[in-house]
Amino acid sequence: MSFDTASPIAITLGDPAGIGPEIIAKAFRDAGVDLRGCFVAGDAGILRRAAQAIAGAGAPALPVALIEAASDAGDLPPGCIPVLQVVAPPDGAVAQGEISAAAGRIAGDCVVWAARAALRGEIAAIVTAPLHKEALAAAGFPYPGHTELLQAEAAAHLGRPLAEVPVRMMLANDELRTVLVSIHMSLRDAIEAVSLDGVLQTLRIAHRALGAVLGRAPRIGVAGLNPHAGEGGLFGSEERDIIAPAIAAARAEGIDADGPHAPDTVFMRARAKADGRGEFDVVIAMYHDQGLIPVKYLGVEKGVNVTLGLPLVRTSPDHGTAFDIAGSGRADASSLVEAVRMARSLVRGALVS
Ligand SMILES: NC(=O)C1=CN([C@@H]2O[C@H](COP(=O)(O)OP(=O)(O)OC[C@H]3O[C@@H](n4cnc5c(N)ncnc54)[C@H](O)[C@@H]3O)[C@@H](O)[C@H]2O)C=CC1
Ligand SMILES: NCC(=O)COP(=O)(O)O
Repeated sequence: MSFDTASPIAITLGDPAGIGPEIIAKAFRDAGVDLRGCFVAGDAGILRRAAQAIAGAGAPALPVALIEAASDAGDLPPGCIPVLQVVAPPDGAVAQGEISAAAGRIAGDCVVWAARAALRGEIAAIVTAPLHKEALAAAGFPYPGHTELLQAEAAAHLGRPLAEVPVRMMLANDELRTVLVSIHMSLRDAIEAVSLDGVLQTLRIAHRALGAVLGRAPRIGVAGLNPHAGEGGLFGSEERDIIAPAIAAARAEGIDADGPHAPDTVFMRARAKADGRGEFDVVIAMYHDQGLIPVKYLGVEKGVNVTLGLPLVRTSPDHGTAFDIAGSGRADASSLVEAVRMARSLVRGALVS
């Protein structure tokens, strides 16, 4: 595998109370070839603890190698965890499996550091280990998740209002992709957020981003909001009044959008079959759980979260902080490794807006 050592990839630490540091240590230990040229934007002490957790008490653990600059990441041989210390070391050990403002602060600060480094062009991409949204909020970050924080950093960097840097969440695995109209909000608010502009903007972002990846116009299936996509108006009017007009407007722009389709069947139609591709390259979901449940259900170890619309590449595993198993060394690092692979291929395909 070839990679550009002058363009390292930063893996942000995630919430130190969760499984983020452990899956990072495991990925460096078990997928060293995939991880070459990557480094951790985080804290060396937390990574040492994670490396010990996966090795087991008293067993030799993968060493942590402190680097002084992102550009040093490519010089290190496999068999260690390169860490750039981008936050002040915590005063004491961070308790695992607990929400805390201190842990949220560390997690958020690592992401801010990485976002700014990527926007300055010092790193090729960001792969974010999971953070806990309540901890992030407790630390005073005014963003519900990475996606919104990165959007704000990008807008500030570009000197533009947030509305001029629209972003969308995509979750993808080998069989299915979905892009969401809205992300982190209550279901009640998400229903209100289904607007003609919001659906059309989602279609444009998905068309542009996936077109760059696939090298052709993606076939986009659009889910309805209501059961059976409204069943001809019997179960709701959003399909007729909002979603269908947005699809028509997108088609007039040359976007291959189709729908609105019944939400309970559109994902199975889009899913790649054993003998070839599915009916759609991507499904536009009207809200977070409509899109994420089908993708996550195919396996937490396979999905990758990609933020579309940013002027930088950001990927992430599809799972969260898993406080219930943090510190046990049991967490599966596959989704993180997939996120690194996906970031690398997006860097090659220049999937940035
Ligand atoms: N990219 C990110 O930063 C993400 C953050 N989150 C946040 O994580 C926190 C916890 O979310 P939950 O809903 O509990 O979901 P979760 O994904 O953390 O955990 C759900 C279940 O899956 C298991 N699990 C998750 N990842 C695993 C792995 N790598 N290996 C083995 N088992 C694994 C957990 O043990 C748990 O039983 C929330 O604050 C949520 O917002 C959730 C998704 C993504
Ligand atoms: N369910 C995915 C999720 O909540 C991740 O959000 P983000 O931190 O990537 O914005």
